[in-house]
Amino acid sequence: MVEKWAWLGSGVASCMLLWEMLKMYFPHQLGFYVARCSRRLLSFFDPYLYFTIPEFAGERMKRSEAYGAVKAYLSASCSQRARSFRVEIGEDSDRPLLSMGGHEELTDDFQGARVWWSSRSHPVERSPSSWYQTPQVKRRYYHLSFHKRHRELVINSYLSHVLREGRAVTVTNRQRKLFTNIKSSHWNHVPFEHPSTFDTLAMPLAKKREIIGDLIAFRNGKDYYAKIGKAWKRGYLLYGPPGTGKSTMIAAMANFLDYDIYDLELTAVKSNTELRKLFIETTGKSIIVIEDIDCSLDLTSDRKAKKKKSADDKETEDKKNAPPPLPPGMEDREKSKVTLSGLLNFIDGLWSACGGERILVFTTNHVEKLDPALIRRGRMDKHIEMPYCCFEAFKVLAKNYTDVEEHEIFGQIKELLEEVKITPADVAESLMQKSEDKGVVERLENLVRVLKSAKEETEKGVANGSGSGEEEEEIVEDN
Ligand SMILES: Nc1ncnc2c1ncn2[C@@H]1O[C@H](COP(=O)(O)OP(=O)(O)OP(=O)(O)O)[C@@H](O)[C@H]1O
Ligand SMILES: [Mg+2]
Repeated sequence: MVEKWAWLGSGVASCMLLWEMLKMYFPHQLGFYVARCSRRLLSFFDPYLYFTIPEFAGERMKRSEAYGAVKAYLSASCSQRARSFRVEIGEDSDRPLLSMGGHEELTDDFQGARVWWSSRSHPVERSPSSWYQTPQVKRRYYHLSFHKRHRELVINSYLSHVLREGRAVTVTNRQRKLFTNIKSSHWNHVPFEHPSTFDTLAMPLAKKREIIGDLIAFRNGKDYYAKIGKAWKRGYLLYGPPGTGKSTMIAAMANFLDYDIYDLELTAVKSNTELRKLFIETTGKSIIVIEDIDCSLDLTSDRKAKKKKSADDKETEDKKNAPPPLPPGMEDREKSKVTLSGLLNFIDGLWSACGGERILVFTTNHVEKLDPALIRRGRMDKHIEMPYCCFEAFKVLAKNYTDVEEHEIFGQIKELLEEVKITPADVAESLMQKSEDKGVVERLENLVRVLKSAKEETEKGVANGSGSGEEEEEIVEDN
């Protein structure tokens, strides 16, 4: 018996000696080999798989988008199920963002599979060369565990589901922004807080429904656009007289789709290259707006010049070649070298496809002045005429401004609106409450007076032979 123990003792001692010698000659390979064997042994008994999603990733240790999406995804279910939370204020939102507390574990069920999420952190190793004492930094990460029989499901479906849902939550929670490029070659932004919606927008109901349907089809059309091989973007041209609600419609679109707005001031863009740069800086889920496109640049000049060359009449050609005088306040545009082809490229070129889910909106008061190439379908897919105020539109404004849906004066207003061209802006101004003592009836009567005087103006114009009925009426408001 004693002999056996002696043999065992010397055996163990020899093994240890061998181990130390091996460690001395193969310090790295041995540790790695042992770790691998122990992992294999563990995985043989442990049926679970583990994923980590670190907060910072990549060479430059950028904040990982996946981490943000997982955080948003879990914050949605956190508020229902977790018991301890971390509360943060989002970067660009006033809403508190809940995330799971340090020792919390959340279960999630997906297509019959159960997974577990937890938020963890590990200390970052201090650089040995650092001579001063830095505080211990911890890197956070999400830890996902699940049974290995769900491996395919988690990798192929569940993770994409989490990222998709998480991004959607981020979009809903964020404070939407209104960007502009004035006085800078970069976008600056302010919170977008315009209250206009399709409910408050005054226009014929059928037209409104058609536009809403079009926007919904666009928003849900990612797969469709991919199938037909078209970049996921859509162009709208809004045209009509001043005050018919073009800008109001853009705000309603942005509120409906939950998109940001990039209000592009073309006169502030110095070159086509800068225009492209600005485009690349825009994000998805946004509306890029160019207001009053006909005034922004002399976009038709290069095409017209080509046509003029072939004209026979030299005198007329000289006259046409003379640069048109710039409207007051627009002298700056001379500095801009954006050309029509630069703009066409911006709308339709290869770069325009990057990012996807963008709507482009041009507005103009003079659609006839625009180059056909600029507004052809494919660039400006949907042309929307913003009309003068009809009775249907008036009813929306009356409800907005006076809270009245039916009134005996409405009949008179309906008849007058059929004869007079008046913009929704002018109707809204007549209905607006400007002092406490003006009641609803007085405001409606005020509108009737305005409509009657507009009608008289039109009739006078027709009698003098100067009014074709197409000119804008000067509305003299009688308060
Ligand atoms: N269709 C409309 N529905 C609701 N409000 C409207 C409508 N049209 C005009 N308004 C009111 O009139 C004001 C001016 O409208 P808006 O700025 O949208 O006109 P616009 O067509 O963009 O004019 P412009 O061509 O001069 O830019 C808005 O603030 C809004 O209150
Ligand atoms: Mg406008």
